Amino acid sequence: MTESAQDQIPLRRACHVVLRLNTPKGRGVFAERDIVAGEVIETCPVLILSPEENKTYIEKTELYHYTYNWPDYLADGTQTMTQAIVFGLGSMFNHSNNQNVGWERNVEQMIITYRAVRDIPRGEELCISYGSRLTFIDSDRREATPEGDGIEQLNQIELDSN
Ligand SMILES: C[S@@+](CC[C@H](N)C(=O)[O-])C[C@H]1O[C@@H](n2cnc3c(N)ncnc32)[C@H](O)[C@@H]1O
Repeated sequence: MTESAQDQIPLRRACHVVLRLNTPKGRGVFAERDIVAGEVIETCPVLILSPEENKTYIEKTELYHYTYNWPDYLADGTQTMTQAIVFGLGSMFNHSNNQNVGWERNVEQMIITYRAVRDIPRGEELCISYGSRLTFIDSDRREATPEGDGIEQLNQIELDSN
């Protein structure tokens, strides 16, 4: 079987990142060397869930806190949102209001690409922004963050262009 270029997605991963255990945010991804703005941190395939399976199963599990919003289309073409599970490091990025990593969906290819949005010095944690309504206490903040409405906020990153 011959594959067209469209059927092959180059997967990229920055080698010099580490997963640290037992940080105040649980596990987290850290730079082991300086990373320059624009560098791809990781390309992650996603598994798209139907709204029904999300509601019936995933929302009742710990996995719910790892899903991203993903565009979905009704029979009449109206765009709505469902959830997707992101494989790889994409599920390990913690939240920061001062995020140094941005992400971009490719809906057709069912991947998310994560890039450094600024120069990141060695030793810094790589974080995305989950948005403003968090379902946990942000350990970066001194005072407690008001709890959200139960909807995970990974989708609300301002840098998301899709
Ligand atoms: C997508 S997971 C990130 C990886 C996670 N730390 C782990 O160990 O599996 C999201 C969860 O990480 C934790 N988390 C992420 N950002 C955080 C933050 N700023 N402060 C405290 N906990 C955070 C919360 O428990 C959240 O539900």
